[in-house]
Amino acid sequence: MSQKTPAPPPADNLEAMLARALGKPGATEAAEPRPEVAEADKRCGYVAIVGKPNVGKSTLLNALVGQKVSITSRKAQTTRHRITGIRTEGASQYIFVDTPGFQTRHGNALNRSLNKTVLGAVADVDLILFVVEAGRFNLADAKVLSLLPPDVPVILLANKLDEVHRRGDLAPWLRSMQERHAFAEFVPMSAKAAKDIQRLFTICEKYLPQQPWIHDAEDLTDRSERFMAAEMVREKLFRLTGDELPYTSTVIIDRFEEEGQLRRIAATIVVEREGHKGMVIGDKGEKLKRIGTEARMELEKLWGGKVFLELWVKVRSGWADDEARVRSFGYE
Ligand SMILES: Nc1nc2c(ncn2[C@@H]2O[C@H](COP(=O)(O)OP(=O)(O)OP(=O)(O)O)[C@@H](O)[C@H]2O)c(=O)[nH]1
Repeated sequence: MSQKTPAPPPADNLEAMLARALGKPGATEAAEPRPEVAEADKRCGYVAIVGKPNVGKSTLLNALVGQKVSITSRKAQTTRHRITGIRTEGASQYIFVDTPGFQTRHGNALNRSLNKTVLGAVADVDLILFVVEAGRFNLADAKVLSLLPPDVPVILLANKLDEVHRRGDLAPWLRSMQERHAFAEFVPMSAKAAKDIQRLFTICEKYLPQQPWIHDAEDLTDRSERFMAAEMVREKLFRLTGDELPYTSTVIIDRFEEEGQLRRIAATIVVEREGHKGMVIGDKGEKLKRIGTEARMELEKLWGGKVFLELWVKVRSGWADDEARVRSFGYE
């Protein structure tokens, strides 16, 4: 009996598949034309990503959007602004809202402003991804969970599954989580695994309302290039200074000019103490130079054009405790 073999995929699809398998950057977008979607089939909605610091929210957002729109680092509390990433997959447009890590330890003005952002971000979304580390749940997680609105579906996203070595412990842990909140679903996964990210899209899709897309299908973020530049410098700053530099250091863009394909940027790294200035500048200015070079290279990759980046370091003593200054730096 002869079995019907499926028709081979058209050459251009095959090429796209190969490119993806080989991990060629940008190959997916270039090789795969976006299929037409009927207006009536479209879905679009807001998805908030919440969780205590360091559980992997930024990593998750970047993986979901498919490009770096949020910064990540080993240091807790690196995400200060509410960042939206956008991804259009098939008939559905996901608008992701990243939130700052919930800070329970310090109560200064900066943290009060951050906590307000967490609350604002989840009030009117269609779905909440509550991120925790698989197998773990402590007071800081409970605090974030207690702030979630009761009328929005919440998926418990148990991240960093790759770090759980005793998988047998996971079932009782999930059962204990069931008692903490009426979660819509439980998704143990790793934000670093591409197939888990794809599965997550499928899981989230049904929670998006059927309605036209709000953004263009190709849009990845609604953040300005100016903002992306500041975030990129911040990421390099925290990556390269390790745990020495307090998270209260920040980056301000003083100038952003476009001349054809070239972007000229001047930015100031604001630190709290004179001593921190030395950490950022490093021996013979070597650290600051590296921060600048690495940020510039990533920005050039992101925008596909040359970047000229000038960095300064200033001391602004005690700014994290000053309500008015926090506002003037744009953290309201
Ligand atoms: N092993 C493993 N590490 C992960 C995974 N997801 C994230 N990480 C790591 O966890 C650390 C924190 O990740 P972030 O994405 O910066 O965490 P965040 O929740 O955004 O942190 P804040 O900005 O402080 O709120 C980084 O070192 C990531 O590389 C994962 O699935 N597996």
